[in-house]
Amino acid sequence: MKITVTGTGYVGLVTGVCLAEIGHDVICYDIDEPKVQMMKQGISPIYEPGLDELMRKNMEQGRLFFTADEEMAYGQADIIYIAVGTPEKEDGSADLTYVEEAALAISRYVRKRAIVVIKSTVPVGTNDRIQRMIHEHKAAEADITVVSNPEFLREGSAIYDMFHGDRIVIGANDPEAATVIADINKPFGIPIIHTDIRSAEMIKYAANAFLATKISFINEIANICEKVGANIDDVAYGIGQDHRIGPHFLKAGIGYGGSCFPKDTKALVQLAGNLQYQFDLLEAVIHVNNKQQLLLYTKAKELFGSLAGKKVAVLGLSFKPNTDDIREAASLVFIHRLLADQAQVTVYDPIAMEKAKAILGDQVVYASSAAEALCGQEIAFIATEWEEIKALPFSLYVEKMKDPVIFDGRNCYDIKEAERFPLTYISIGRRPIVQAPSMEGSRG
Ligand SMILES: NC(=O)c1ccc[n+]([C@@H]2O[C@H](COP(=O)([O-])OP(=O)(O)OC[C@H]3O[C@@H](n4cnc5c(N)ncnc54)[C@H](O)[C@@H]3O)[C@@H](O)[C@H]2O)c1
Ligand SMILES: O=c1ccn([C@@H]2O[C@H](COP(=O)(O)OP(=O)(O)O[C@H]3O[C@H](CO)[C@@H](O)[C@H](O)[C@H]3O)[C@@H](O)[C@H]2O)c(=O)[nH]1
Repeated sequence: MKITVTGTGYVGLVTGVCLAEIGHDVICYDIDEPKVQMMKQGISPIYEPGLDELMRKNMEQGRLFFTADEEMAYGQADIIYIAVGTPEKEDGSADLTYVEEAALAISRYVRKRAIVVIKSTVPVGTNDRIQRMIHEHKAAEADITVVSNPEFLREGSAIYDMFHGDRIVIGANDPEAATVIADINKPFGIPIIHTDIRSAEMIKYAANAFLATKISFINEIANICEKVGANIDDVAYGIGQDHRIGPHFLKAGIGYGGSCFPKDTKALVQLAGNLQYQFDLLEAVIHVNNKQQLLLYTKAKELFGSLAGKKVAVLGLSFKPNTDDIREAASLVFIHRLLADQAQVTVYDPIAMEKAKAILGDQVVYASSAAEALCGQEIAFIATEWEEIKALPFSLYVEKMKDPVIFDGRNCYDIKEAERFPLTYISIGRRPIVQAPSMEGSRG
């Protein structure tokens, strides 16, 4: 089977590389020519642990190719995965322009039997619409079936997830096409769930909406913990031991970011709204998250009154550790507020600095290490729980900063340890430690 993967972003490139790794012949196609040139040289355009090595291995073994040529991508393909972006439109609904462009290009070049697998996250009904679109535009001799195969990988552990995912969902109205796609995936050794197309599309949105709900729920509980003097870490552990609740996705913090939860929750609210159904619960989840992303900033305003002229370090910029992705990162949300308040901001991230520069430009100072970022600062905000940031000792904050005040958005450190140092340490859902000399008396 000749497989083409269209779109070489976080999902497409990882899918292409992993399909090659389990033995398939794969061509990855992208309209972005410079990106294709990079990949042809064995360089991944995204940071994803293990991806570069696996990519180069499969290129060397002759199973993985890259092209920016549509005819080469689609002309001979038996299976075509669409993994292009489906970003958010202004009204919150999903922008399907790239999926439609890919479908039209496929219609132009395919001249035989082929299966188009939609991996991009698309609103319910899109697969059917793309199937109709292809049928209207395809060559007479082409026989093309569309299958839905939503992706559940997480950035930062994408390769691991491809080989250890909980399930593979295949939504098809054509049983023969469903069997072909199931056979392609068999070597991954992951349970396969067969559904109709619309249920597969809905599973993807429902899964992300549920996970986002868990996060907003635990963040609300954390905010109440602060008020009643309980500790969110203990509370999350205590409820997570109930197997009906489970221990995952109960980490309180400054909310969910990334390219998926924010856009997919809004798209589902919009999808329901278009059908005259108001998704009250998910609207609340989104509202809670918007507040939570600003929580550190709100706490800093409460403590200092004005932040004008304050020297602030931000540690961690990516929306989660082990990725260079800063799409919808909480860090950017509060950095924009800090800048509007005329704070002087210095940032550091182990991997995401280049991507941050493209957005923040010269409005902030870029440090080459966490220690450098902390030098001479009055306030430190922690936005991402990178291992490197979790490993920083409180002694470093004390050594580098002036009367350190740390706002930790990811509960990276032990509050008992914080008590041993002359600093103020404010985290999420836990009692504040207020010990920096300048803060004494300002907060109990
Ligand atoms: N990022 C994730 O963790 C993740 C996980 C599961 C599902 N998804 C979904 O998968 C889809 C892709 O997400 P992503 O994060 O990989 O996107 P991305 O923005 O990282 O990459 C998309 C790629 O598609 C290319 N592209 C756009 N139009 C094209 C066309 N007509 N032909 C060929 N290439 C084209 C772009 O140049 C880009 O390289 C989205 O629908 C997303 O919601 C993403
Ligand atoms: O307990 C938790 C878990 C996550 N997060 C935050 O939630 C966001 C998303 O994290 P995660 O889900 O690990 O990363 P993604 O790569 O965005 O993956 C999600 O979105 C993908 C795109 O749809 C799906 O494929 C995955 O299954 C789904 O987990 C990040 O900002 C995390 O900091 C928390 O605040 N608390």
